[in-house]
Amino acid sequence: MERIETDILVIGAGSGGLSVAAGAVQMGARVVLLESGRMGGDCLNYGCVPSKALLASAKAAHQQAHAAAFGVADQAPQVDPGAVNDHVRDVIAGIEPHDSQERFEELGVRVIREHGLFVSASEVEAGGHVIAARRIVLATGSSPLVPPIPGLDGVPFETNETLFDRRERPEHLLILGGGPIGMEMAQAHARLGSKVTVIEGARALGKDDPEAAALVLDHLRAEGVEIAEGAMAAAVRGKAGAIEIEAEDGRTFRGTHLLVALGRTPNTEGLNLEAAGIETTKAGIKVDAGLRTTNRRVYSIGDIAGGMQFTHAAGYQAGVVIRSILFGLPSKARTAHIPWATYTDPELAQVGLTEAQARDTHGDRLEVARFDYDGNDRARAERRMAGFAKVMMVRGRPVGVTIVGHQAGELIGLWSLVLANNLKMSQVAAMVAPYPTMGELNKRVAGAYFSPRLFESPMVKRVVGFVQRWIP
Ligand SMILES: Cc1cc2nc3c(=O)[nH]c(=O)nc-3n(C[C@H](O)[C@H](O)[C@H](O)COP(=O)(O)OP(=O)(O)OC[C@H]3O[C@@H](n4cnc5c(N)ncnc54)[C@H](O)[C@@H]3O)c2cc1C
Ligand SMILES: NC(=O)c1ccc[n+]([C@@H]2O[C@H](COP(=O)([O-])OP(=O)(O)OC[C@H]3O[C@@H](n4cnc5c(N)ncnc54)[C@H](O)[C@@H]3O)[C@@H](O)[C@H]2O)c1
Repeated sequence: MERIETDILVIGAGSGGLSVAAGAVQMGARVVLLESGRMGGDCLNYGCVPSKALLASAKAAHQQAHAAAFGVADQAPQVDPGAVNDHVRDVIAGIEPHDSQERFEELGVRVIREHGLFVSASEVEAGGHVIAARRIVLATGSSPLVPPIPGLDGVPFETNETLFDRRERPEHLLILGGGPIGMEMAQAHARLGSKVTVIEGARALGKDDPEAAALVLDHLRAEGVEIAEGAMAAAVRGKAGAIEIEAEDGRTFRGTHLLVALGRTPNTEGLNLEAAGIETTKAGIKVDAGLRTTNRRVYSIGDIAGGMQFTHAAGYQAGVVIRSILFGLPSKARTAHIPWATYTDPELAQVGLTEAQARDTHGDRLEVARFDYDGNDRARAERRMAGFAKVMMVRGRPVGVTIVGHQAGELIGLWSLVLANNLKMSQVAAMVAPYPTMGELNKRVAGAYFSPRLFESPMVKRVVGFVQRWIP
């Protein structure tokens, strides 16, 4: 057994762990990194990257079939599922070197490709090594949740860990769960030629603003995706090629293939957390505001920490723990400025409070400014007029923003800046966006807030009248 002493041990080389390892080693700390699976974790191998690559193929097919409005003849796309998979693999391969063992070793990180488990409060065993670390960062991520629905274990099904290896088109894909994974994959598969049925127990895209979610669902339905809401799966039957799902209310759905997208479960198993006095909750590792676990030497970030489960959230949390570990500075993880986006077409993006949450929190003090996509000239040129941006404000300061429509995920970034720095709407109004861009929407929604104050104010009219009488 080799004994290694280090400043920081990172367990898990995914979005969170890699960010900590790269940041800490480049600032002079000794870092050991453990990874039992593929470098890059879920996002690169089974999550964000392959799903967005697949959506890009789907978009290419859709555009080919819907070009007539631009004066270019529609063409039925000839989709080659094997070539689509080659594209997905090629996109992953292009990003892989950035997350690779070689790159991290060049940076000075000791990378050990083994499963880690705690043997004491400050020691972890991995393969033939015992690593004693002053600080440990637990970033082991999450796995697909497969609930014990009767019959599910008797039929073949895909999860995000197997879906992106497929090289054939499923004829009729049933998707259990209408969250972001379910809806992104529903549209991708439908546009690539599969029939798709989403079976959702509550409301599809239920974590988002209902009006914005409805706009996305309307588009997906118009493209042929069947979305059954309020359909809690109670039983699964059948065999490969003929799968049947029965909902609690008796509705049944039949298809040839099944994707389970029912949420995530934290990777807490097999870590021997008890040996280190690390407590868990249902959502994952129990952490305080500074992302410290119940063992003060150990921090936890990313999906396993049970908060917002996004790559950029894990990256942000990495910065918080680096500050605390390397500089001993008090550091708290905030969530109000962390956006999320669902990359359906149209996209759906949120930062801070939704309108309903803002009303609950702020009551009558809440003001909502809204601007619709059809007032944006670029959206008109691109024929992408469906959508809106709405900004929830309290005393002129945004507390939440919802954007649904073309490029909503790009447009939300500005509002993270606004919320991170507690900026006022007047500061957004001061920005000048190039014409004609989708980015003008962000300025126009600020304009929608100020226009009534300027154009409908008797006081402003009186002042202007007065000045006009007196200036030569
Ligand atoms: C289909 C899908 C699409 C997604 N799309 C997006 C998106 O568009 N945008 C976005 O922001 N987020 C997206 N996400 C979420 C994103 O992938 C996760 O939030 C992110 O990967 C979490 O990073 P992490 O570091 O916590 O975990 P991971 O990236 O999963 O990394 C954890 C790593 O730890 C390793 N590990 C586990 N246990 C041990 C152990 N005991 N010892 C050693 N190693 C261990 C695992 O092998 C894994 O590599 C998506 C997720 C899915 C499933
Ligand atoms: N664009 C992105 O950023 C992106 C994309 C994909 C995934 N992700 C991350 O991955 C996480 C997991 O995504 P997800 O879509 O698997 O989970 P989710 O928890 O968001 O959605 C799961 C859905 O399944 C439904 N459900 C639960 N049990 C059911 C049953 N028995 N029958 C029918 N429906 C049932 C729930 O009501 C819920 O709507 C997300 O929360 C997000 O953090 C992010």
